[in-house]
Amino acid sequence: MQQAHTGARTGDRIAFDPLVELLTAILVRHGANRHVAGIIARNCAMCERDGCTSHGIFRMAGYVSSLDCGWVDGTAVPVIEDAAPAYCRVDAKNGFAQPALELARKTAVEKARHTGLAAIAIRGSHHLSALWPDVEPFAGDGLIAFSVVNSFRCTVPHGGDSPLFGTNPVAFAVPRQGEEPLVFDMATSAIPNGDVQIAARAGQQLPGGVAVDANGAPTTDPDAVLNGGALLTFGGHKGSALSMMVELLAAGLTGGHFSHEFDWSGHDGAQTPHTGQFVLLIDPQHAGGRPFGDRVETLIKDMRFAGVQRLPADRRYRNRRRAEQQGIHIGVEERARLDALLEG
Ligand SMILES: NC(=O)C1=CN([C@@H]2O[C@H](COP(=O)(O)OP(=O)(O)OC[C@H]3O[C@@H](n4cnc5c(N)ncnc54)[C@H](OP(=O)(O)O)[C@@H]3O)[C@@H](O)[C@H]2O)C=CC1
Ligand SMILES: O=C([O-])C1=[NH+]CCC1
Repeated sequence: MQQAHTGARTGDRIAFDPLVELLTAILVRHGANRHVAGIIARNCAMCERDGCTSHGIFRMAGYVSSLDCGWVDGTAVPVIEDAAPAYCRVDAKNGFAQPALELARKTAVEKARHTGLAAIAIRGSHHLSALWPDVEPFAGDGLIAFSVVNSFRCTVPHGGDSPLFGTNPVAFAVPRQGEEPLVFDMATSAIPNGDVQIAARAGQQLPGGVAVDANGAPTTDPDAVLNGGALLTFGGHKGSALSMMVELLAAGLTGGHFSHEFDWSGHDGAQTPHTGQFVLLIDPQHAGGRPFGDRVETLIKDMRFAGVQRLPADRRYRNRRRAEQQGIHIGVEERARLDALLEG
């Protein structure tokens, strides 16, 4: 990637590579090995660069806290099992999900090219980030990619009266002709838990209709959500059904924990959900009929004609281009928090 800034810090802006180095150093300082630290740091810097602030450097404290208390193993060596012609299982061994996915990447791409499909089922993993960094590179390699990950008990299933599901995002990426992949990535809760934490920190209220307090009454107070309250799913029963699907694929199928199954209450400092992740790859070269790439462009052209101005991921790509030219903005307080993590 071309970066305009090479110094560790230019005012309150930092170039991508020095940010990755800084985040890597923090994670190594807190017990991750260089390989794992490098993968998580890069992922985290990508989120910050693309303006996904709920899963960028804001999350470093959570990674560090989970490492410090031994909840997640920053030196775990994931193990891959070549289970079937189109199926890889990966045991993350209580480490982060991203190194486990990295381990399976080459095998899964080969399987998808050969058979048309490939599934990656990761269990025993911790995922604290956005999902688009996991799927976008596969689309960059010409594959359609779908992924789901479950998280921790904080969302009430539609029709229920207590939290059970995680915030459970779904991500989908499709290759484009001569353009960045078309990607969407969204929580199945009305808003992610990260947005609740950010609102609490900033002293802001939540939008109406997204959460309940500890008594099940609607609330816009982020502290009430974080202290015994819960989120709702987006779109009532529809988001709830998708969230259920995420639990079934990311945990039920992979062998990971459902969001309500792992108990971190007695584990002070644990902040990374210990669950599973599922990824499905499809090679459109096997589809036959009209070339898929042409069909993608036709649909996008028709959407534009229907008045659509913003496609999913447009905002991220715009932020990415800006960061490549100007560096990544880090506020003074955020920088101080990172420096404290590096020293502490
Ligand atoms: N690891 C975990 O367990 C969890 C992670 N998360 C992560 O949190 C992140 C944020 O989730 P969420 O708040 O639901 O995401 P948003 O609602 O902000 O965005 C969801 C998707 O819709 C796109 N989008 C947003 N607004 C528009 C619009 N007006 N027109 C067209 N497309 C639009 C976004 O593109 P763009 O990106 O360009 O804005 C994105 O692809 C995700 O990356 C998710 O993976 C969430 C829950 C749990
Ligand atoms: O924002 C969110 O909901 C989460 N991010 C990582 C785990 C849950």
